[in-house]
Amino acid sequence: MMRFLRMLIRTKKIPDEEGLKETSLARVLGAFDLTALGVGSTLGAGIYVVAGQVARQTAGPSVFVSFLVAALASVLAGLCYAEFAARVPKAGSAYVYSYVTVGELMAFIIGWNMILEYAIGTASVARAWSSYFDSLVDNKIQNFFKENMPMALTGLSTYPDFFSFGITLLLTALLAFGVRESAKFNNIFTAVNLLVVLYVVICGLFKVDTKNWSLDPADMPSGVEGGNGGFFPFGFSGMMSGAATCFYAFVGFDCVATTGEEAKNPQRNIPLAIIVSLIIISLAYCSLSAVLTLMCPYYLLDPNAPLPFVFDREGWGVAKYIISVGALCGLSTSLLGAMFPLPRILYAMATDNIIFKVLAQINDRFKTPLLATIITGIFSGLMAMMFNLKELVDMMSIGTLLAYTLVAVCVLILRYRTDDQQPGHTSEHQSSGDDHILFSSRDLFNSPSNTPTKLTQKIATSTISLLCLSITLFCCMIIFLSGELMDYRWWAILLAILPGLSIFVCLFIIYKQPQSTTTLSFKVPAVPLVPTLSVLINIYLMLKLSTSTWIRFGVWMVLGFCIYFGYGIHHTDHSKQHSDPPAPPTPLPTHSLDPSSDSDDSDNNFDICCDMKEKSALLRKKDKS
Ligand SMILES: NC(=[NH2+])NCCC[C@H](N)C(=O)O
Repeated sequence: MMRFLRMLIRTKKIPDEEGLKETSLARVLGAFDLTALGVGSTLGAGIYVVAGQVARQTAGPSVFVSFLVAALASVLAGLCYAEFAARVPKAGSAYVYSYVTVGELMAFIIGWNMILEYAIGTASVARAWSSYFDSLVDNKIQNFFKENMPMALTGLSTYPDFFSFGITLLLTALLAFGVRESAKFNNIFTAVNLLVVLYVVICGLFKVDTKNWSLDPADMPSGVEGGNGGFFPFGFSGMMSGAATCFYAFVGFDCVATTGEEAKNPQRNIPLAIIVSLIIISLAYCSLSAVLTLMCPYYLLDPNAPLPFVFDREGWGVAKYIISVGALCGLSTSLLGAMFPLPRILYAMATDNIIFKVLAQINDRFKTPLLATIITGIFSGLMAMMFNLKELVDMMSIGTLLAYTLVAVCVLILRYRTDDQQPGHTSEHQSSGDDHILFSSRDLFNSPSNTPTKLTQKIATSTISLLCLSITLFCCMIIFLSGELMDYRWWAILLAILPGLSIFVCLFIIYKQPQSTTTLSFKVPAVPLVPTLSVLINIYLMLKLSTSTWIRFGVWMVLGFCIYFGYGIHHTDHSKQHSDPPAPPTPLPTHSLDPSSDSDDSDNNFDICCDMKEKSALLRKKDKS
């Protein structure tokens, strides 16, 4: 049993400080490129489709607040991601960082949910691309399929969207054939996207009507969703459910954290780019959602293409085409921001043998993980074809929220770990202090040392586990007992108070433990409060998602654990000390559609796929030595 448990927490070795700086990739991405990467991979369906859908169906005008809540969750997650990236500035992702720092099972869960994030992210944006394009041709595509191939299965789309399936396969082919990537392409499309968002907000301000934020129920048509009117027509609960869906709109900035081997001065530029891009994204979403719901009553919005609709309604036909250019640019960079990391995450996990090794095969001719690319492309395409956008959005949000929660937990664990167990630690110095398992209540609040010892590490790790359990119970109480709490049922209030008190006690115990003195280019401020708030808001948002989303997520996790406990745990070989984690080539947000583009232009072009082959060769050589 102990051997089994040790297998779950075994970590991957990383090089010493010098090794962390080695890379076969070109460090050419500055803070501006990284920020454009974060914005380009994030501003897409959230702007052009999700904002209108959430306003129409879930939150009404309070979608503005839903985006603020989602922005808070994303900023907290972004800060934790930035510290994670600063700890292991190698190309990779939260999967690599957690494998190096916390252990194999946590790494598998994070990696498995990142596969879900990128696969469903691809499917959702492809679906949004399809429905947006269809809205420009008067929905002829969906009307044809609804008429000739209707689908009436619960939880599935009302028609098979072959157009989104085709878009996904087309981009999969480009990806499989080793399309090269250029930062220029992304920067141009992102600039166009941001200019269109600015155009919508500024022009829209001339057409706002504040009455749309305080609608009188008597003036609303009968039977309309959220008939209570006002700013919260679906109530506080509806606004928070909207926040869980709006969280999807902020997903994408995390790809900045995977550029550890291509960023100039990564330990400064990556955290900076994550924070700046999140500020830009939050301003875009909040201002656009405010203008959208002020220009038009929420119940009239077109859920598939809300922005052209509201300008058409004002008689501004030309705006429809300007917005469409921005939409197709934004959806394209977002789609590619989701597609490029997908085979690379699979490649990284397969190289570690944590999933089937065959997925790590690099095609000699195209120098890409061809099989992984094709499998993930077909899976994403089928998801785009069979599910409607709302289902896909919620499915991606739940997986990403869990991944971000685990990142925040990893940051907490590492902050209170002894210095000799920090990633990249090379000195022979062993931490002092007893490593006896049991500790007294006095130990909890009075640590004699001002640096972590094995005892304080054990106290912190145990308390962090109890903290996560308390947060989960507290969120369940306030969400599922909210009716009884409003009626002031004493037993409900007591049940909600106990976990809440436990959270504060755990926080205080963790706060009293000494923190690691390892220097990092970026550290999350106000630890343990900030990571704890990130865990709290992420778990709350997860629990606000629908039952059907949880069922689908449960099926996904069961499949994942079958693969890990049936294959991965028996095949990950840790006898060999990896001198360099087989980090997957960093997924740049952009790609020139011209595969013949000059890969020698080291300023902006990379043939990332070639680096996989070089990296594999490098690893084999290092293993031999
Ligand atoms: N990296 C990803 N999974 N990208 C897809 C997320 C969707 C993106 N936030 C958008 O609004 O279009």
